[in-house]
Amino acid sequence: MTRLSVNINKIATIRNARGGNNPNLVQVALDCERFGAQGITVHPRPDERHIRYQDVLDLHEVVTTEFNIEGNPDDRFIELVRRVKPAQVTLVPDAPDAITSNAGWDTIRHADHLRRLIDTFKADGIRVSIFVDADARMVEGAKAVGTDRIELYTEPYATHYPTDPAAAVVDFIKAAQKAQELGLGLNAGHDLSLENLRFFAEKVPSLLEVSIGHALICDALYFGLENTIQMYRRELT
Ligand SMILES: CC(=O)[C@@H](O)C(O)COP(=O)(O)O
Ligand SMILES: NCC(=O)COP(=O)(O)O
Repeated sequence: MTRLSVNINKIATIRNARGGNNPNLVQVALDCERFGAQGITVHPRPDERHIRYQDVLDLHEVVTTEFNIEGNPDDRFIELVRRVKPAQVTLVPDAPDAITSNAGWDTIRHADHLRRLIDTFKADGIRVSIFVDADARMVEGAKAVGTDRIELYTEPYATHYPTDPAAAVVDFIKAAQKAQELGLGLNAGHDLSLENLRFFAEKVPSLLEVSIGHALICDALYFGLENTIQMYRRELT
């Protein structure tokens, strides 16, 4: 069964719009768990445009499901993750000014850097996942640097799904098979939605976890957070 981790970045975006504490991010995380989320994902960015570094510390105190911290491993991020020791850290190579994550690691070019980081986090007892494109060479590179899991960057799948679902998922199936062959755990995320999730989860083998934020929070505006989380969970069964 594929587990659902709810990314709450967008809740922080709404909160930050007015400078107060409405919605209360910690309460929303607790409610997501109560409504069926099997993990909470946050992606603190250097400009703290949504998740603030203090939020990560506050969430760490209360989250009882899998806490997954995603981000570009700059010094401040590394220090934060090592302090919090979440269940999982997901390393993402995004530029500080990127609107959102837009590519996976080149696991061959950045092998030494990744190996050092992964060794550090693993020595702290933190499971490591690295964000990669659906490319068998990058998956092999990920294995070589010692990560526990990879997270497949699913935006290309989501973009092509409406026109040709079968073609859209082909590279993801191949990358997943490669991960399986190499003994790497498999996560996926970015732009997954109620429209495209079931097909992805049915076709891609050994998918352990999806992290979903943007579409899920948008759906919650119409269906409510509790219904929406249940609807996403149903797509994964
Ligand atoms: C790593 C990843 O895939 C991102 O989707 C993510 O965590 C979302 O970040 P934003 O909410 O800042 O767009
Ligand atoms: N790792 C992907 C994630 O956490 C959420 O991505 P999105 O659903 O906001 O695109």
